[in-house]
Amino acid sequence: MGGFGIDLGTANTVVGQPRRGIVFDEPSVMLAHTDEPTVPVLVGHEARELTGRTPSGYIMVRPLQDGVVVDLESARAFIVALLRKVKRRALPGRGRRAVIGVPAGATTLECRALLETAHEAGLRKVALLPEPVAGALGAGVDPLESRAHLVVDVGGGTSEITGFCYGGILSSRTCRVAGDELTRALAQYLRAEHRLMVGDLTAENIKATADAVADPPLIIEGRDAATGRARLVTVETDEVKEALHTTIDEIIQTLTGCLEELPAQAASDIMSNGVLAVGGGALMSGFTELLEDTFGFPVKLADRPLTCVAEGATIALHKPEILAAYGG
Ligand SMILES: Nc1ncnc2c1ncn2[C@@H]1O[C@H](COP(=O)(O)OP(=O)(O)OP(=O)(O)O)[C@@H](O)[C@H]1O
Repeated sequence: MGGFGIDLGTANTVVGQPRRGIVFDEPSVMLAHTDEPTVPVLVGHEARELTGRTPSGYIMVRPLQDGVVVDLESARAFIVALLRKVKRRALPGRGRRAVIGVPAGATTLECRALLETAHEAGLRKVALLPEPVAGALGAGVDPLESRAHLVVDVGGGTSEITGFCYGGILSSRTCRVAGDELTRALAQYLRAEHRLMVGDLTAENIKATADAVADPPLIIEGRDAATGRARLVTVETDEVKEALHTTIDEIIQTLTGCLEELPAQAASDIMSNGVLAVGGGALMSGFTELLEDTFGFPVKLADRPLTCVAEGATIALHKPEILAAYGG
């Protein structure tokens, strides 16, 4: 049986196939000539390598913003290019069915734009599934059971908190800050407090390294903001926390808003069973513990937070009852 489960994310795009697992997992970015921005020269990892060192005559194109298509032409070109890569790697001439994850808060227009883009890229019989539901399914949750579930999805561009049960959404809140904003906040902090300029890739590495190294200070290399000369600075992990706290507070407020909208019985399900955290931003060191301390319920990080949406979309290819319940 063929078909694709696709998570078209602001930061990363992941594609799964039944029985093959994940066949594409790369940044949602392409490099194009300035005068032909919808004709990709490089896609995914290869394009991202040139972030912060893009030669003149080229531009870096991100076809998605906040999890939705912002430019139909470049999104279509991106999907065509990724399908070509997937085909080379794994697809033995199978059908072109697809289930694509879409933010729970996407408007009808945004959903229509995504469907249109997918069709134009050559996919047939495309169904959309809310990303939090797909993520939960990929993490082993049955979204049709009557017990309520709450998913906290911290992606690259958006954080989305969604409660659902028995095939229906109970409440959903979105804020436009997530992993990429955490990266920006860190870069801004280094510039303001240490007069150090770092590129996007360096700031992102620091964010991920702060995970692994809990206590020792980090040695960060960048350029002096005044002289432009290379410089090393030492940054305590507490400073990383301080740099990120405004952004994390916004995610906490969004979660609070979503909890307040839940019906009483559903809220009590969440209080006793806890919430599921998905998305790369949820990998931030101490993030799930912070939510547990703030709200007092257990927070489980999905086993594969970066790929569970695509995994769930792939499972849904053969679960018509889930597609019918959550919007098809
Ligand atoms: N180990 C890590 N520690 C902290 N952040 C991480 C880690 N790994 C990935 N991230 C962050 O996760 C984010 C990308 O997550 P993900 O791939 O789930 O987003 P996306 O699905 O593309 O975005 P969106 O849901 O907004 O469309 C990036 O901001 C990245 O920096």
